[in-house]
Amino acid sequence: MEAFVSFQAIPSVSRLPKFSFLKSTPGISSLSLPSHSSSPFAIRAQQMESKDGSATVTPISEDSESENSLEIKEWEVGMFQNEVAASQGIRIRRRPPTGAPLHYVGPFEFRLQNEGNTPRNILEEIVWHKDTEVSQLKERKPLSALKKAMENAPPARDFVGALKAAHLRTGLPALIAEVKKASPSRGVIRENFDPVEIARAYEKGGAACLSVLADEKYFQGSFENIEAIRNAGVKCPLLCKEFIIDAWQIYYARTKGADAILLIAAVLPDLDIKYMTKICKLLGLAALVEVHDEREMDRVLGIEGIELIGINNRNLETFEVDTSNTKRLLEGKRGDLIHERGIIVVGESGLFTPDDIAYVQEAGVKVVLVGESIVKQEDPGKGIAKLFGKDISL
Ligand SMILES: O=C(O)c1ccccc1NCC(=O)[C@H](O)[C@H](O)COP(=O)(O)O
Repeated sequence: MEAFVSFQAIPSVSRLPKFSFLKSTPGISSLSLPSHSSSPFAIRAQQMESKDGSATVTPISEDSESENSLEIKEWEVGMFQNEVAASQGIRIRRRPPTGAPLHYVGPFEFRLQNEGNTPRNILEEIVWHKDTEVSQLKERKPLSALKKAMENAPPARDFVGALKAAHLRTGLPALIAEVKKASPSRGVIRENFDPVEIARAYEKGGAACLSVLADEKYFQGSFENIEAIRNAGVKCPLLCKEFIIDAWQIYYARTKGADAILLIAAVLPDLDIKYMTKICKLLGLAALVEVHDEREMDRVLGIEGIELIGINNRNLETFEVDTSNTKRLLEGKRGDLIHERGIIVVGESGLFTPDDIAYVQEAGVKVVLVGESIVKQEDPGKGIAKLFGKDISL
């Protein structure tokens, strides 16, 4: 199967310079710019500011000219990504708003958009870190290498099918049990952390699918944990719980044996979600698209072909958990639309008791994603029975 897609669509912002490929656009690994770009921002000279504030313009060589244009184009693309995202109500910026490169001679307004380099919240910090991490990983393992590795990956399993079957079997929300060692809000949740042992206990306890944290820095997870669980013969399909900002990560997840990935609407503009869900379809992966509020829910409902929507009760900016978020987002027309389209809703975060499960089920969820309350039990399998108030493995 030819699983690689080339990215065609670029957000149509009137001021967007016309590039052949954009390096920072999802899935694009090479930047190809005409050497004498007709872009309105084409740079023909290096502009430096002298001590007295006057500008000096020095001619630059062909080589440094193309290096400079590359740096400037990347910066411009970053600015436009933030601009497109902001126009959709996305507050998370993809990377720090560094000032324009010194030699930038583009519109003045862009040079003014530097708000400082401090992330505004934990999600933004994670995303900025991820941006650097993924760029480095991509250099070590380009897409062509992932394509080869994918040939040896175990086949993708039916994540959505497993959830539907479990819900039908028990009449309760199907469980995606999270293999989670630590989190920014809780610190270390489980000291003696053996991902395979936990995965086996979850499977035995009746979980339909597992969610495995891949992020190392903030959650002490890893892609290797996904691989180890898959290779250990655990049958529950696996969600790669990662902060995806680049299509490269989806291919990487597949090479490690993932069956599903997470797309966070608070981070990804609509076009990225559309593009990434298409890639998932090609690779046989399910996409769980996560929302936190009405605005994100409406954006996601505006995208065709979404099968799984996760409502996160945790505000990823403040860490506050409120299960009534699930209820609020499923009320009225939104709930009707979701029902008509047969979209499966996953209630996520902050679920600790049978009452919590009953509350979100009543609100309309058919699946729950649970980490802390079960992973911290000595036997996480028994933790599942405690959470549901009964043994759901039977
Ligand atoms: O859990 C966090 O502290 C966190 C912080 C920032 C971004 C994401 C975060 N968690 C991811 C999740 O959504 C949860 O791991 C998942 O829903 C399970 O939640 P819980 O049952 O409350 O452990």
